[in-house]
Amino acid sequence: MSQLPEVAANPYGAELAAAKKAVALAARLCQRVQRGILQSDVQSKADRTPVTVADYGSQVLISLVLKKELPSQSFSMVAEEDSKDLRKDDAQEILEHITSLVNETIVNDGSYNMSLSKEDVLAAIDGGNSEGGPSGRHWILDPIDGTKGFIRGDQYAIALGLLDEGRVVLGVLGCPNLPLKSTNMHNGSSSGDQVGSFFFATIGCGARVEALEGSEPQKISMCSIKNPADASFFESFEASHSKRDLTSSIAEKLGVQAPAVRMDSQAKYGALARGDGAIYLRIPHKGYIETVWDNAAGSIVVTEAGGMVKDASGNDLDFSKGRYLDRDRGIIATNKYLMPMVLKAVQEAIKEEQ
Ligand SMILES: Nc1ncnc2c1ncn2[C@@H]1O[C@H](COP(=O)(O)O)[C@@H](OP(=O)(O)O)[C@H]1O
Ligand SMILES: [Mg+2]
Ligand SMILES: [Mg+2]
Ligand SMILES: [Mg+2]
Repeated sequence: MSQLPEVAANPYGAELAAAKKAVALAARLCQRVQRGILQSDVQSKADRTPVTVADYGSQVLISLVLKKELPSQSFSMVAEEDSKDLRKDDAQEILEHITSLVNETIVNDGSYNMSLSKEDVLAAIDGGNSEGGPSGRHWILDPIDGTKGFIRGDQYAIALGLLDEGRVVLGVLGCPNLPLKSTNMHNGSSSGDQVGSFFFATIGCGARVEALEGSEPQKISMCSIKNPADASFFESFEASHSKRDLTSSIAEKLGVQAPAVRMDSQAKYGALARGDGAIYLRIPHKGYIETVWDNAAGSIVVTEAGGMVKDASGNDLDFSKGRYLDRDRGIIATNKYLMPMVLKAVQEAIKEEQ
């Protein structure tokens, strides 16, 4: 991996290199499985097995690569998946499948000379069972974020963050289906039609994007729109993940003209960070509590690109409380000019709803 001056001088440079390597390898496994799903007939598309295999496989590879690349560091990871279901008698075929997929991905990559047993796979998955918290270092992993998008053949992300003494200090987002070229000319990128965006950020060092297949990293920044009428906003593709009556009333209050851009996964945070849109509204239905792995990597990519990420009350997100975020009333990401207006509109809309 090329040592850019900013990476060499980066206090989390070694962790960043390891995290990028881990996410890139997991992305290869996910891409292979997604191609298989899309080629299969309709009947097996409705079967959840392929996505399950990819979720677990991605988590195994990431936990493995981080341990291999950072052998002297103690390892703690808060990850979405656990091995409980895979330990059941009727899951042995799936476990076999995951094990061969992981081993084939390792062989094709060629960086490591090893072969995992089914027990190794289960142990690697359970490497993600940490509770996180305010002290020490914890990796935060969503091995496939946007599972529903993954099945549809749409956007998904492999999202890896690092928490250090309660703060997110690093984030890597692999977005295999997100075009590298910004859909907005704000950042003036001209990378042709290449698909696969790889976002990464470390605290105090800015946010960057490169091609998932490898290219010169480019620094990214949020759009600098000051008038909400010129803004466009992102929200979940899945209606069940977002209160659309609330987001449309917020957009109306702000005078937003453009229709909502609906996209699965933390690819939204990446797209926002490079200026593809101006606002991301994540307002779940009442009672839903956000997990840390759905937001950690994405939020540092946005803040390092000069953006802000707040909850509906205007507080910073607190990733130090364990596996869940402490809030249940929404997440707002936008630039510093728009944040006060967006927060005001969000709070008014929530109040009117009650
Ligand atoms: N009812 C709900 N409300 C809000 N988010 C939900 C939800 N059900 C699931 N999610 C989360 O939303 C994530 C996807 O976000 P998005 O809507 O931005 O694509 C899912 O991640 P996974 O796909 O990793 O399970 C899941 O954790
Ligand atoms: Mg997720
Ligand atoms: Mg997931
Ligand atoms: Mg999930």
